[in-house]
Amino acid sequence: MRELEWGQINFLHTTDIHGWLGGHLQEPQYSADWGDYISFTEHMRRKADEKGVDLLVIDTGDRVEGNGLYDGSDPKGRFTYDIFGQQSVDILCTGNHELYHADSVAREHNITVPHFKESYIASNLDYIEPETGNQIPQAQRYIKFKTKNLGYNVVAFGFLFDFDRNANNSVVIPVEEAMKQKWLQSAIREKPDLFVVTGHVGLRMSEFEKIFKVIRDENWYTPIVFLGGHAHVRDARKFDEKAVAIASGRYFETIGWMSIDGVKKKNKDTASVNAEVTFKRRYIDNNVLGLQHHAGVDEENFATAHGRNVSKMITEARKALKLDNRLGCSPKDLWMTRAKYPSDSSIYSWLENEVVPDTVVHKDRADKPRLTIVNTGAIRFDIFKGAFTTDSTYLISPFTSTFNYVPDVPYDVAKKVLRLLNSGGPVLEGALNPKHLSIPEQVAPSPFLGREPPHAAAAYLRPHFSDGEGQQHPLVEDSDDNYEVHDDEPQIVNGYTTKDDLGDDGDDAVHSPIKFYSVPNCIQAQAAFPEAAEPETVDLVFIDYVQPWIIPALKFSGGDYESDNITAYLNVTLTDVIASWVKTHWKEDC
Ligand SMILES: Nc1ccn([C@@H]2O[C@H](COP(=O)(O)O)[C@@H](O)[C@H]2O)c(=O)n1
Repeated sequence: MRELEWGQINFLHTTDIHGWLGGHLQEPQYSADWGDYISFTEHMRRKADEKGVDLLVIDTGDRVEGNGLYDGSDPKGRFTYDIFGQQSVDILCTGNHELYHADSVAREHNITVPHFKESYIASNLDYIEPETGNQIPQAQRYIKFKTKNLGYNVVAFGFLFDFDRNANNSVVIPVEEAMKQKWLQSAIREKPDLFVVTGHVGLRMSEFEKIFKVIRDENWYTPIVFLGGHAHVRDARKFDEKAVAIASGRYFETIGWMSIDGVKKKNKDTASVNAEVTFKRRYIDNNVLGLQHHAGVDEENFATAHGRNVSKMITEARKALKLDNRLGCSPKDLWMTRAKYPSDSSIYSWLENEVVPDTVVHKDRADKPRLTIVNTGAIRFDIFKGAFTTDSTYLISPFTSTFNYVPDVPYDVAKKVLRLLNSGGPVLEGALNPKHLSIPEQVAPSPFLGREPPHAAAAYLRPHFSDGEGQQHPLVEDSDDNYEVHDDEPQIVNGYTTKDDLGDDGDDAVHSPIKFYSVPNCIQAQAAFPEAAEPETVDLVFIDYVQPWIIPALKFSGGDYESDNITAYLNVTLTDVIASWVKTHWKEDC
């Protein structure tokens, strides 16, 4: 176990929780719940006080969509806002998932923002008030505060990347535009001891670079800590010797730890000095044993009264939502990126060959040949062998997108669409770059993605993949094939083996690496095709998230279509489709 290294100012960071406040019920190494995290932070705050240093608890958005605890209630989040709100959070901001739907934008405005009045920041996000139509900041643009124990002056921001699929009761101000606004120009001249830039922004996206440059131009020596997210990865990026960013994974698998030392207090009368600053980071696997270890508390004394109460709230909510209701039993594991696509172990091959052809069918057009396109980003999690529950349907695909289509498209035209969506090219650029249809890890990838280091101990229990002829390649290299497993050495479980700008020692637990295979932007299911020859025309069906790409792709493929040619095909979600398929095909007991 690698220890947490404390500094003068320390951060605990969550991001992209996507409703997983109940932890991972099928993966013990990520099984701590939000109540356990509350107990942990209580111990860590006490530790900080004992050491005379500071601790800040941060969340950088995408708290919603992706787990039955949020998506399984009506209205969505009936239990999760209250559960999340039990944590004392020092700085939080909004993610893109809070903004896809007008009702979740409003819930954020009416529940989370007032609950975290002092700590919620919306540096580039506005809300449109329904009563007046007025455009107002979703929350304060930035905050200034003095840290509790060491009395450092901090200026903190909370940004969202330049997201453009937000509901129309919200306005995302592009980061470049926000940089020119008066409030920001005065905030960067506040001369704090430390800037904290939180943001729902991937570390390898351009937004943090822009913010870094603007702050740094005005503050040559002031340390800047960035806490980001969105890409669902563990990562750290160094902007310069005094500016480092951390991203803390996804789905409450990871609690990020960042500490900073060497922060100098500014004296109003003297210019700031060029002192050495050090940053340390750790990615904590979110399980109770690890949390007890880092908090230095034994099992008996770990759960605090508040933490225990929140765990109880979660259990009761899951029960009320009947999330453990079994729909069927999966006969095997199906992977998003741990298996090649196409292959028998790929969740995408399963969807393409079995689920979609069978279930995405309009009863009046069932005999028409059809191609059905689904973006790979619509799938959010793996399926594990065993019980498949109501909760599983939301873990795999929580979105409310339904299916639309263009009828009777010449097959010669329709068959080119998938290739375009998967290869991009000059027709599909900028906001229409089809990489945005893919999984978060691939949109603005870390240069280290899939190049996690083969740790000395990492060869044990290595997942085995056969070397087929598919076009996918593992992104984790096999560099220690001759490693022998010895009986007397500890067993290491599969998990993150992160490499980032600060090195390869970020994970708190040493794991055996998991292979990562890249996936295409979209997959396509084919159904009702004639046996003898190619069809003349097909229905081009697609999940509606892909709609902005369909007409441009059809045009480039030689089809003269406009948006008017698109109509509703089936008013069901991928969640519904998967649930109904599982109920009829996975009936065996487990
Ligand atoms: N209705 C939706 C919303 C999003 N997606 C996919 O998710 C990706 C974004 O995920 P983050 O968690 O990183 O925000 C996006 O690129 C889409 O691929 C979707 O399919 N449907």
